Amino acid sequence: MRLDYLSIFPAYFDVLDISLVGKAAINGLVEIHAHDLRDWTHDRHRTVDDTPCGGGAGMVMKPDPWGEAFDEIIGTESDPSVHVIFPAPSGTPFTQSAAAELSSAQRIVFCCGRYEGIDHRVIDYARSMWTVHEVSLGDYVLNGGEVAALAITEAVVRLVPGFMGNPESLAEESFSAGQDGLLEYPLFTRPVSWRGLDVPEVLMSGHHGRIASWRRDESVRLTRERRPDLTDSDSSGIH
Ligand SMILES: CC(C)N1CCN(Cc2ccc(Cn3ccc4ccc(-c5n[nH]c(N)c5C#N)cc43)cc2)CC1
Repeated sequence: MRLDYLSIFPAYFDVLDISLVGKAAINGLVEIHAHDLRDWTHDRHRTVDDTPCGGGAGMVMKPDPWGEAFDEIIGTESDPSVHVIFPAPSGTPFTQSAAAELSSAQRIVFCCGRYEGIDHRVIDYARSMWTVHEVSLGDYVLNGGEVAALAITEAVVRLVPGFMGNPESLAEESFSAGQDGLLEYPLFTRPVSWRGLDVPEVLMSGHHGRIASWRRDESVRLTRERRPDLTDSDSSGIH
């Protein structure tokens, strides 16, 4: 899998060389390329923004640098196997299932906007050429697309076959997290007693049936408490 990042702050992606994604890069599972959008400007000030047509607050990212960057990084041929991701406040909420779908992609290009956003013709042009995803991390405001690109990268790459050392943990995680759409149960490890707080006895009982039952009850309790929206979904198993 090749991952490209287009941004006016390409240093945001240096962190990928440190994290687990860096190990995947070393193992050849993923290739990471970060690009400075200003490399495709031609004026002295390396301008990437301009005032919004129709008026309004803030600045909009000009289409020209994006188009020239696309030509050089992706090419001028249409190819639906190339996935181009535009993080945006107006995007579709990014989900685990979207991460799973993207984990089989061979090429993902992240377009990280700043200011008020990117001239919409850039997205329209990309849609005419590749498979475009306009996505949002959630209902809160970030200053640009870079943090979202990093979060999406981690969610996707950890699902790439061969990435996680222990695939069982993924299976368990996807199973329990996805199990009936419930939230994960609380986790404990040694020491059994810590600052007057003890691991729940059932987890030390060695009785697998009771442990499974306790974990499900905890998942149901937490889901009802924190995510009542999940309790009505058909997959939740709780109503
Ligand atoms: C009326 C007028 C004054 N309003 C002004 C604020 N507008 C919303 C607005 C707010 C911030 C930004 C900054 N920004 C630039 C590119 C970019 C990409 C992603 C995100 C982003 N934010 N939150 C997420 N979950 C995101 C994701 N994924 C934010 C981005 C861009 C746009 C709405 C219009």
